[in-house]
Amino acid sequence: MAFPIIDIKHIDDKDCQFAIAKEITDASRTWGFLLLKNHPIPTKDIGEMFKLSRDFFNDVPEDQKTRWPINGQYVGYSGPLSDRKKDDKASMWFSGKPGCLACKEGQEALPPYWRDKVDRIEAFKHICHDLVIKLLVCLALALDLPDRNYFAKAHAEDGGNGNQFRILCYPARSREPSESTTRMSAHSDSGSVTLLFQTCAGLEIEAPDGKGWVSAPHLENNILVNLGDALAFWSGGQLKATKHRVTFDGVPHDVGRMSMAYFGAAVPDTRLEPLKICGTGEAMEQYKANGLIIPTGITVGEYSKMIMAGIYGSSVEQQPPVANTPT
Ligand SMILES: O=C(O)CCC(=O)C(=O)O
Ligand SMILES: [Fe+2]
Repeated sequence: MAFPIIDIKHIDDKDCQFAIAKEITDASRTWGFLLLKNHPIPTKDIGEMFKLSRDFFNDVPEDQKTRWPINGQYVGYSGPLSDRKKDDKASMWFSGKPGCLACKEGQEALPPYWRDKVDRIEAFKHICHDLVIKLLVCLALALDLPDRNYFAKAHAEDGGNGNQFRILCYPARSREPSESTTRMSAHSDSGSVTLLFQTCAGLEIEAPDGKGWVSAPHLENNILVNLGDALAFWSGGQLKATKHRVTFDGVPHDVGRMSMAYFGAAVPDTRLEPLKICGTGEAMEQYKANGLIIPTGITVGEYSKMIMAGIYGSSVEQQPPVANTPT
């Protein structure tokens, strides 16, 4: 089964939408991953975000990053070997609803480098959100839900602070890593739809038959998309949240890599119940993701908190939103 590469140039054209929706949904059922070709996010904007990201990770001294650690609103920095105490990568999180990075608390939670750049981040998050909505409409359409906007309506951009944007840097190392570390531990994403932008290949995903790992292809200017646990559970398991990881075999220790992820999630108070129309009912009672059983009725916000606590420890919740006084 070939890795799905889907051309969405005509996604807004009424005559083509259903065929595209079906391709996206078929790929979401089998692989849980797909590559989007001819998508609406300008190459220039992606390049600009990567440039800001590269300058931050390469040029800002580590102590000008670690003083603004990821907080309970999921804004801030997470340095090498912080995630699950074993992932050798650094990342910067920009979560929250539109406008929240420009407000006082948002500004104070960010390393100074980012404070005059929040408009660009907000603008990028916004175009990512638009694309996530288009994909959610396609999924509802091809799953034959009575309302094609059913998922989209639950993902209002300003409906809560669930949407997260994260930039990542896997640094090149001069020495062999220790056995106990990896680049990014195997996981599935917690939300609905993730858009992944990458400078090079290196992501490994669980094969559709569950037997082993395959390398996700990297095609210049294409976006890799994957689905999260919340949507997989909600769809009664029809859509798949596939595990993925980055290893030192895929990205050798002396090679650097950068990526960016936009995690589209439903409004945090959305209650997750498998849709009856999507079938499978009882099978979902033991739906397990990232080592946790997802109980019916849990909210998207509660589930996301559980996952973030698994990565960062519950102390992140206690981090005051204002981690530092501005310098
Ligand atoms: O770096 C990548 O390509 C993947 C990032 C990822 O899976 C995540 O941030 O959840
Ligand atoms: Fe992920």
